[in-house]
Amino acid sequence: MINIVLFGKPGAGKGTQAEFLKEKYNLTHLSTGDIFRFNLKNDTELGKKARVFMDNGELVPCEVTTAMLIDEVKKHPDTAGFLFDGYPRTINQAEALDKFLPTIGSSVTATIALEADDEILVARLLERGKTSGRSDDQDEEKIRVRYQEYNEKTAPLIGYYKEQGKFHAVDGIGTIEQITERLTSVIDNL
Ligand SMILES: Nc1ncnc2c1ncn2[C@@H]1O[C@H](COP(=O)(O)OP(=O)(O)O)[C@@H](O)[C@H]1O
Repeated sequence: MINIVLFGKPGAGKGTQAEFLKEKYNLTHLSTGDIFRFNLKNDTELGKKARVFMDNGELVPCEVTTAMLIDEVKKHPDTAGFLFDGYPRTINQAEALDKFLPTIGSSVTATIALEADDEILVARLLERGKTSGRSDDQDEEKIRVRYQEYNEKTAPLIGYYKEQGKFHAVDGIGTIEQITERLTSVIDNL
């Protein structure tokens, strides 16, 4: 089983690249953002728990997110592997994943970060907000909160995975195809 964690700031292109990678490597794509948005739209119990945090650009509490993620993983017992997109986003979540995966005989294979400058990313998000209908992409204030959340809570994961020798970074600026190429060359060399 191969488990890839796609890592990057909001707007870095994780979702776009995940679409290509899941096909190429036959992986199950789990985007916590997409799962939350689905639950919000359908006004489920989970959606109700997540809404205020998401609306403010804050992270949803770890216990809620981790329980959801584990449920999703368990729905795919026969998969060739997972492409985690948007999870883990905190050290607590990374530890939870490192505890859970061995219970299904697996582990994180590698973490790959898509890197880009904040200025470019904020511009991308605002552009996406015009068409995606995502309210968290339309408001510069909310975007700023998401970056603050990233810097405080998610950035420490870089050190966490480096210590495990599992951290890889690719330049996230270029055409979609160029970036896919960079990611596949990392994965093919794992
Ligand atoms: N692993 C997570 N832990 C906590 N909250 C999460 C997680 N993944 C997604 N969320 C919530 O969903 C929102 C949107 O997620 P996502 O689409 O991945 O955002 P972005 O485009 O900002 O990377 C986040 O701002 C956060 O509120």
